[in-house]
Order: sequence, then structure tokens, then C-alpha cells
Amino acid sequence: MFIQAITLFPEMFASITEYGVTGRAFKQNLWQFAAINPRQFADNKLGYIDDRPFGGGPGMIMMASPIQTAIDAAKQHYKQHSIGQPENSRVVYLSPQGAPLNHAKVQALSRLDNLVLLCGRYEGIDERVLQTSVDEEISIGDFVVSGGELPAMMLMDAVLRLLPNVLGDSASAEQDSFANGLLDCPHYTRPTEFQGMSVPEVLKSGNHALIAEWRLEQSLRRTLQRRPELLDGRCLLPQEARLLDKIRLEQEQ
Ligand SMILES: O=C(NCc1ccc(CNCc2ncc[nH]2)cc1)c1csc2nc[nH]c(=O)c12
Repeated sequence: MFIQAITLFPEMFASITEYGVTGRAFKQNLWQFAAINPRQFADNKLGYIDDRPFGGGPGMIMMASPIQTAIDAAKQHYKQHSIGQPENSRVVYLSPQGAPLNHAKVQALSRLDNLVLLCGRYEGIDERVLQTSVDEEISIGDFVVSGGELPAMMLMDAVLRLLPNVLGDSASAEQDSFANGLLDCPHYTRPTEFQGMSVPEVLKSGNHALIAEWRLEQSLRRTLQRRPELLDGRCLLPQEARLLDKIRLEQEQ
């Protein structure tokens, strides 16, 4: 998968390309990345790429032309290098006005050959380039951050974890809690005793069926307690339904 970020701060993306599982996967060429700085396409010598908003108001707006040129350059790049299928490509604008990111959206994006991530700064981008050149807008939540770069890197991290071979078989993506729609269970490691607290016996039993059931029950218990709405839209496997009934019965007592 070839990801391109259109951003005023290309160096920020080292957080993804240089560290952790995404960094290792990048070094193994499991995915490719390029940053495009719209400042290089500024129409003026001073490199201005933002200007005051028509209609007044606080802050500055990113001008359409340098962004349009940057998007065209990104498309040119993956067409030139005939990376994947041009039709299996998408331009995503990270924006507070976007559709909230979720696992289904991440899964859909992980099937693309090319992904162009447009990262805004200031108060936003001239609507005219968004209307003509952006396929979809995505938000990472109902809170405000200072630009689209951190949201873009969160989206990239979530997408890259779903690509084949990025996660060793150890932390396989499909076992990720959000992949099965439940919160994760508690985890423990050595030492057995920590500040007088021990580890649930079942986890030391070596009985993998019992351990799996305990973990599923804990996930269900936690999801019911902390995020009950996650259970609303979810069809339950027989074992899950049984455990949930047991938990609900206990809580009624
Ligand atoms: O670029 C991003 N943020 C920079 C930013 C911050 C504030 C404003 C100005 N908004 C004024 C307003 N808001 C509601 C009504 N009026 C615009 C852009 C961003 C990308 S994805 C994402 N997901 C969640 N949150 C985010 O901030 C982001």
C-alpha cells in the first residue's frame, strides 16, 4: 500500500515510519510512504499558502491552488509508478467535519492500493478544492486538535495493522478487541505477586479452553460496564450470550 500525506510538517510522520510495528513494516517495504509539502507549490515567492477568510473571522485558511497542485502531484506519483490500480485509490481529507473513524472504515481503507491523506492546518482549507478533489472526509473524534497530521497518523497506524505480515502472529489484528467489537480483557505478566496482589488462578492453569472463556467473560463484563452501547449493535455468539446472561444475572443479585 502506498500512502502519501499532504502536509506542512512532513517530519512529523517519522513517528510512524521510524518507530514500532509500523516502522518495522515500512523498513520491510510492506508499505510505502511519501510526504508532499504544499508550500513548494505556493504561487508567490514568499511561500504563502494561507490567507485571510472571506467574510472575516479568526484565523487563516489554506489556499486552494497549492493544495490542488499537491493532490495532482500525489495522483501523478502513483500513476507514474503504476502502483496498484488507480481506481483502487482514494483522497481522504482529515477534518473535524468528517465521518467518525471506526473499525469498519479502517478495514475498507486497508484494501486500497493508494491512499492520499490531506492534512489541514489553520482553520481549514478552501472549500473549492475539497469539493473537486477529496473523496471523503474523516474525523478521529469529537474533540479539537491543532491539525490533520496526528489524526492522519492514527488512521495510518490502524490501517497498517490490518495489512498482511505487519503484525507478527503474536498480536494478530483479528484478535484485537475492536475487531471483535468488545473491550479487551485484563492482562497480567510476571511477577506473580505485585504489591500483595496476585494473578487470577485460571491464567496459571494451562487450561486454554478455561483461559479463553475467562478472557471472553472479562471482555463482556468490561464492555457491559464501560461501553454497554457497543453490545447493542452486536450479534452474540452462543458462548457470548450465555456468559452475558450469567453476568447480568450476577449483577441483578
Ligand atoms: O485538522 C483537524 N483539526 C484542526 C482544526 C481545528 C480546529 C478547526 C476550527 N474548527 C472550528 C469549529 N469546529 C466546530 C465548529 N467550528 C479546524 C481544524 C482535524 C483533522 S481530523 C480531526 N479529528 C478530530 N478533531 C480534529 O481537530 C481533526
